[in-house]
Amino acid sequence: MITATARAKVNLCLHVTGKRADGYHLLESLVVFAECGDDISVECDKELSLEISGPFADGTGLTDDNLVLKAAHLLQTESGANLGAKIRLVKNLPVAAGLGGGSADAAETLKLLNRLWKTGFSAQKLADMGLSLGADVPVCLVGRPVLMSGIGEHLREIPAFPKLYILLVNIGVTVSTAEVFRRLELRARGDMPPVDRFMTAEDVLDFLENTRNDLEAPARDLAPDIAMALSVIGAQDGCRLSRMSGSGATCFGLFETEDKAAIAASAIQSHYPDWWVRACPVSR
Ligand SMILES: C[C@](O)(CO)[C@H](O)COP(=O)(O)OP(=O)(O)OC[C@H]1O[C@@H](n2ccc(N)nc2=O)[C@H](O)[C@@H]1O
Ligand SMILES: Nc1ncnc2c1ncn2[C@@H]1O[C@H](COP(=O)(O)OP(=O)(O)OP(=O)(O)O)[C@@H](O)[C@H]1O
Repeated sequence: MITATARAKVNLCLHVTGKRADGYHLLESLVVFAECGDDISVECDKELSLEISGPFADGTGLTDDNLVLKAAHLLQTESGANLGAKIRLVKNLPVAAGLGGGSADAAETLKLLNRLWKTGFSAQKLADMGLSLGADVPVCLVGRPVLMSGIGEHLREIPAFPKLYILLVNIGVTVSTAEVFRRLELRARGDMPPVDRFMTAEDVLDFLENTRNDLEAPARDLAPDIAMALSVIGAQDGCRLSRMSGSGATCFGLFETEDKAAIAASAIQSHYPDWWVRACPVSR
């Protein structure tokens, strides 16, 4: 059996720069991953099967709509062999939450089955397959700090990244990515500043000061409580930035120390027991 964690994707900033003829939006985003996520395991079996457990298991189906099964079928088709596997998914991340949980699951499934089945696809081929499953799958295949552009197919890895801690807060409201993009008013809002080197936490925070998430306003129209989550996070001692991730509704806070992030997480969780709250390091 081989296992992996499909970690939560966080868009530290997200600028929408245009729209393609097919309706997909062009983006620029600094993407990182938090050290928490869904657990996936695969082992050889005659048939292909998926078992889902965990706190958010109900949000995803066992049908071909599940991105884990979609990824497995795609790998079967591309390899031309009807290979089997027993796949287990422990769904720890909220669904349709802006954390790319489904995309991270698909990415890890592609990598795990490529190893289990010895199909030998290159990283580029897996990224191409991933893009056909979802715009966030290629970045999730990388799993560390990346500058993403296009609709998610152009990726530039950030060679070094400082220690930072992230607080994730989900208010329990799901928003549809397609609906958030549909509500976005396309207009020039200013380019993302060039990325030089992120040697210190201050470098990252200075860069982020001149950035934004363009999907925050349309997501807030759909889920006004996002504003409350942002102000609660921003009020925590040591929080250097609070913002929404992806198409929402999960919001995050950035901290320089692990203890301040953990104290903020337990304070928020005790005030809002129904919210999903996690504090963890940013993957480097
Ligand atoms: C918002 C982000 O999470 C930022 O990382 C991604 O751009 C979304 O990635 P994703 O959830 O994998 O998105 P997909 O499943 O490919 O697309 C869902 C829907 O969102 C819209 N969509 C998505 C990505 C994009 N660049 N432009 C779009 O307009 C499209 O209507 C699409 O039908
Ligand atoms: N394994 C899976 N985990 C989560 N969602 C899945 C999965 N398979 C299919 N889905 C479907 O995909 C949709 C998007 O789920 P996901 O959790 O990836 O969204 P998201 O976090 O908003 O993504 P993004 O950050 O890319 O906008 C949901 O509507 C869900 O039903």
